[in-house]
Amino acid sequence: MTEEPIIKLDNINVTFHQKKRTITAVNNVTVHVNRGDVYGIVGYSGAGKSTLVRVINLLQEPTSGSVIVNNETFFQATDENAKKTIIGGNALRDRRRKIGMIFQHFNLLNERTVTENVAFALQHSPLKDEEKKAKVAELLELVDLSDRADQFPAQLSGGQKQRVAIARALANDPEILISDEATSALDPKTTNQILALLKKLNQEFGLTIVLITHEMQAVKEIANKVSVMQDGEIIESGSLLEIFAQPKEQLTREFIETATNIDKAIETISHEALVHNLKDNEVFARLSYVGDTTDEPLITGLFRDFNVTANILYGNIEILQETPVGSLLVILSGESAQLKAALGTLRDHHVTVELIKGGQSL
Ligand SMILES: Nc1ncnc2c1ncn2[C@@H]1O[C@H](COP(=O)(O)OP(=O)(O)OP(=O)(O)O)[C@@H](O)[C@H]1O
Repeated sequence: MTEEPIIKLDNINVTFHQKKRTITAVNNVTVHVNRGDVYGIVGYSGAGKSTLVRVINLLQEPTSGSVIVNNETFFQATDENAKKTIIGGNALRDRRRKIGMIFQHFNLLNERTVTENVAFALQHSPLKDEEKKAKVAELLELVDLSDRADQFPAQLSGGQKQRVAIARALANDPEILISDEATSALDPKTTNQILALLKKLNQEFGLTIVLITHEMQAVKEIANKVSVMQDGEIIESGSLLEIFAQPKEQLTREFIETATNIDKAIETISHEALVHNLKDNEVFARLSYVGDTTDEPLITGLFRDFNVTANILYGNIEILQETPVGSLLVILSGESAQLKAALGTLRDHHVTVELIKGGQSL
């Protein structure tokens, strides 16, 4: 039996009414997050990401749809005018405590020390004072900030502030952590440290993470599933590998490009003499593959079996979820029939071949 998703958002709509305007921030979105997922939701500013994730803990009440977290119905309404089911009061407060959140601007209390900021999250906890103290110390140890316990936020770097926020978000032992652009205000090195910490929390404690961001790089580092959002809708979803290896939508391609630079490489290389003056028996192509496509080196095989030579002009291999994802820009030269056969062999080995220039007859 497959496990129920820990977060089930079905047919979620969120509309805001402003004077004469109606804004559809989230339009019929369905997202299922499994326990242990790091689920990336990518989109440009205004796509509706924040509104969507705030629905998970009902910080934003949907206009309609259903929100089920940990098998409990938080919200249910078939449409705007239908009778709605919604948890509220103490029950909602309790459930919210079990869903940690971190934000771009950390949202720390500036007048309180690091310890006090984390302890603040435990104010309604049933733990005894001594236990709370021990819990805060343990959390600061976890985020590697024990030596900063008595400092104030103003004395910390951005990365350290975000680690305080993470410790605070974990204080009530949540099973879910929502990260809303948590690395967007940080430099690349600090971003990687925070992402590494989130990955550790996911792997060691099984924390389910919903990561919303406009940075595909962040998603690439730690997510296993991705949804791309545009104008309130999810336009594409899949595993990280599916999205990176075979993006379907133009916007998805744009996001991937920001994390791989392959389009830029194609553009630059297209102006080089070798490609510019491509000969009749040559083709400029992009070869993409996921995983170890074969035990044999394919490029060597092209020459051995088809007398086709490959001049590699650019190569990029990423390791996504322990799986290599490669892209090569090559000029293949050979007799037309042989070239055709060579490309067929590549495709048989699950290499995606995209002819960029030449090869009209292939
Ligand atoms: N409380 C609100 N009242 C009216 N409109 C809102 C409200 N909250 C969000 N919106 C609108 O809903 C749309 C989606 O906003 P949202 O903040 O969810 O996008 P986002 O993808 O998270 O972008 P950003 O990263 O810039 O926050 C925007 O057009 C926004 O102006």
